[in-house]
Amino acid sequence: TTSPHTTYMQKCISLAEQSPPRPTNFRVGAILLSRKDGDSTYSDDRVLSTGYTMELAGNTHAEQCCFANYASVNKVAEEQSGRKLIMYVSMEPCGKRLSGNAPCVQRITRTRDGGREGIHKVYFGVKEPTTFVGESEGCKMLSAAGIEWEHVPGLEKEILSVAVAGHENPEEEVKSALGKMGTNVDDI
Ligand SMILES: Nc1nc(=O)c(N)c(NC[C@H](O)[C@H](O)[C@H](O)COP(=O)(O)O)[nH]1
Ligand SMILES: [Zn+2]
Repeated sequence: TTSPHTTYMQKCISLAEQSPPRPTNFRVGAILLSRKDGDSTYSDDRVLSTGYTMELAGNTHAEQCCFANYASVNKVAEEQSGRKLIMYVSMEPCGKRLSGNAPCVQRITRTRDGGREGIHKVYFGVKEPTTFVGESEGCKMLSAAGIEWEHVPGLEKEILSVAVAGHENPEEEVKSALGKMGTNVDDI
């Protein structure tokens, strides 16, 4: 049986496949859910919203759309007591965007504004490749903000292939990104 994390990551890939291929970003999918404390089988998970790159108008990221889709139905991503807000995203949240728009790590940490608990943990399937911003800082920035994160292994090739579909040399880019991860996969 595949782990629940892998199942959510596969759903993120399906979301990412709906994103219009562009040479200027990655196609990514994200899921926001509420998880009951201590529910080890995650059987009581409640999916609050989903999002994918460019789903909403403008140069939008998957995580950004996830929050916007949730906020359009609810005030803020509020967690009920005894539950935690969790985000699954196929790629490490961005710490920097070439466009200069607010990076998703900032959007994730801002869910804690006003003393709210906000996002408790982020699961992602692959480290951001160096294509646009060089060595990614997303994980470090999440840790610095006290937000837990975890790499869900096993779907890197699928995630990267979808992510770079609109790029110049997608196969090359996937190969080189996998190669880089191969060397330091344990300290992703
Ligand atoms: N986690 C994540 N979710 C996304 O939906 C997405 N598109 C990226 N992509 C990261 C990449 O670093 C930026 O796409 C480039 O830096 C260009 O920046 P813009 O997207 O134009 O703001 N990363
Ligand atoms: Zn982003």
